[in-house]
Amino acid sequence: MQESIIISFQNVMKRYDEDEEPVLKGVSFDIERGKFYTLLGPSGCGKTTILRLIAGFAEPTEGTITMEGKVMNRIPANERQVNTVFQDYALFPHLNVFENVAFGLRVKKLKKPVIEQKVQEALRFVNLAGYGNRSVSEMSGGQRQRVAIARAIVNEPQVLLLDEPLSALDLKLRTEMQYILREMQQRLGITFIFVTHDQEEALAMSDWIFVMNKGRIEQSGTPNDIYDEPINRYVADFIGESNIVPGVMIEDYLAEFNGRRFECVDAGLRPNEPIEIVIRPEDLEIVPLDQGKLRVRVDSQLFRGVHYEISCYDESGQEWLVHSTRKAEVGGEIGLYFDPEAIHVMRFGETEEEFDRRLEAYGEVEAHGK
Ligand SMILES: Nc1ncnc2c1ncn2[C@@H]1O[C@H](COP(=O)(O)OP(=O)(O)OP(=O)(O)O)[C@@H](O)[C@H]1O
Repeated sequence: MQESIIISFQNVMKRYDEDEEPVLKGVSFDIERGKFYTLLGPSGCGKTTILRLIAGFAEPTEGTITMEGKVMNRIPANERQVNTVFQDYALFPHLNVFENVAFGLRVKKLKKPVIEQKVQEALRFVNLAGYGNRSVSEMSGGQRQRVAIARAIVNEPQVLLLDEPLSALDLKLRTEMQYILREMQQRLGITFIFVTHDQEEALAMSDWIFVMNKGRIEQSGTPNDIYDEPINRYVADFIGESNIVPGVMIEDYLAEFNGRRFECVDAGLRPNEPIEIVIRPEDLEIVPLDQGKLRVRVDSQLFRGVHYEISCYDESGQEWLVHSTRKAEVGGEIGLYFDPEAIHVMRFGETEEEFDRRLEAYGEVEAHGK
């Protein structure tokens, strides 16, 4: 076992109800110490179930969960070095801020001065020094969430699980809390496993993202990997907006779509293989008609503050979404230019394992100079 791995799932299956489909269908991953992980996916894909299995609130039906190399499948929650922060804060409304944070320490029967010192330290950490005597009912949503975080970190867990902790906050506060959480994780150096269905939040905060779909991990990687190299349409669609166009591989570095050939950099696909091409809206540049790789007619345009969101159609009826700081004329024709590097090619319906194998095999071919 690698020293740095703190949690490992091996082929974990979870079924709540015997006659229903499993909620997790064979999930495997490793969690390293001190990093910020995010489980990202739509409602019902099994994110919270993974947290419950880590916390010990549920047991796997099949497979193995290990923590620091020790099998944890049947170990109760109170024997795990894990704490959870929930979406609804789950604070005690009749206790003040100090007592909410002190709760776990009192259960552990620590001495009074130790509790006092640890609680004050945790409150300072979340920027709530001096708020100990406040009633939690007087606090704002963001402050309550910080109390909930202080209550979790005061126990000095090795792993902090955060189940959609920001979803009850308004947009501005949410963004502020994203910075605070990220910074807090880096200062504490403990492992965070964060659950969200918001892809922007996941991209902004994480070292590593697991994109989930119906009880499976569809793709895992750094935010850059997942944004720039989605392995299939599901991930590309879920992570930001994309233009996804069917096509066919002609040869290395050359793909065909909409009846035309375009240079691309993705490799390891064979000639004639059916592919899907992903071009992000911000990678399409508006240029004069004669300089464009595509010729499109502008259908609609929305001003989004930092850019215009422009919807266009080419002569084949394919829609192209463009994010541009330049304004276009609705109804007019424009050229669209993109770099070969901006085209990402996916094999139709490929799984993550197949994708990894393909790239590995391609790397070997390159290394042997063939
Ligand atoms: N205790 C339970 N008993 C039976 N079914 C459950 C239980 N908990 C969750 N489920 C079901 O398991 C599936 C996955 O739920 P889970 O909460 O893990 O998903 P999620 O991705 O976290 O979704 P959400 O964002 O809506 O919480 C859902 O269909 C849910 O109804």
